[in-house]
Amino acid sequence: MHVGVQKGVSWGAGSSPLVLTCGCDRSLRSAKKSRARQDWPWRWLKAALLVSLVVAGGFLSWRCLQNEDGVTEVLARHGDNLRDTFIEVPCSEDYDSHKRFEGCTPRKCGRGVTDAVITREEAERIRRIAERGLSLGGSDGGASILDLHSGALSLGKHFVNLYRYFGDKIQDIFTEEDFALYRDVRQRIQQRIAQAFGISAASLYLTKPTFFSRINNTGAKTTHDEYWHPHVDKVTYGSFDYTSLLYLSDYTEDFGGGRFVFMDAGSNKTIEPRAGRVSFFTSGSENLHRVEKVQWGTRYAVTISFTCNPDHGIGDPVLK
Ligand SMILES: O=C(O)CCC(=O)C(=O)O
Ligand SMILES: [Fe+2]
Repeated sequence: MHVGVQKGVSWGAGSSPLVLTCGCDRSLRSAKKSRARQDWPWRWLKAALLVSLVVAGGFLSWRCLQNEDGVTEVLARHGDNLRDTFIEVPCSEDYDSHKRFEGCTPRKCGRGVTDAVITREEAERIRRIAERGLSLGGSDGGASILDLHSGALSLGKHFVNLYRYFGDKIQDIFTEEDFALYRDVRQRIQQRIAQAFGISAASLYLTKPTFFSRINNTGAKTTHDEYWHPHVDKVTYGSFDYTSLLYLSDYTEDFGGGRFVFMDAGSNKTIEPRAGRVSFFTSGSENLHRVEKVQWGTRYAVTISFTCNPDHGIGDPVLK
């Protein structure tokens, strides 16, 4: 009895009262059984929890392996109206292999997004210029460009020179007002970039290419249509030190897919295009990026970039 009581007590607060009143072995066995009966829901719950954890862990690892993107963070949502979002990132060494222009060549690197520099109305006017120009040509694949400076226009599987192709007729397509609007927008973006990076706007020069892009979900026909590859603008375009993109249409309203993605080690940061939104960043490999494939609709944007090297500068596009 005594032993039984002690054994019973040693099982703790949940011990059966039966055990406390009986010291024989049979009572002990029955008490153990009773105890086991009481415990089984908890054991099952623990087992189920363990299995769920293993399954969830396995699923997450599988997702990470499957999805090279890993974690994704949204820097700018389509519905946001952002004033001055700026994130500093350490500069890559890319700038060391080029001639340095102190007070301009990036020492502070990063990325910014603003919806406060260009209005949605201005973006709409610029989109109409892009639509007009691009309607004269167009790639057979999903990505068409119109370079305002050189006049290069996608046509089928190649490019034509819009200014040469249309000669004087170009005056019926574009107006002085269109070019004045481009110049005004370019100036304001240039000032915003200079302010964000703590440099003088006068040390920046517009550089080529500066182009409208129109993307839809038609399959690529040539490598020129493959806009989705990860790249570094300084490598792709050489002269770029500061890249800016002005979006002319709205993610989820005008098109699906087509988000801009900064590809950082271990995580991605996306920018959802919105008409009038300016995204700007230093052009080195600290800002490796890509554009998601457009799933539906048409995405319009204009690339306006700057160099610190006056030799690589160009004048604003003019009506030829
Ligand atoms: O259109 C975009 O969002 C980005 C395009 C781009 O990365 C480029 O033109 O280099
Ligand atoms: Fe790019």
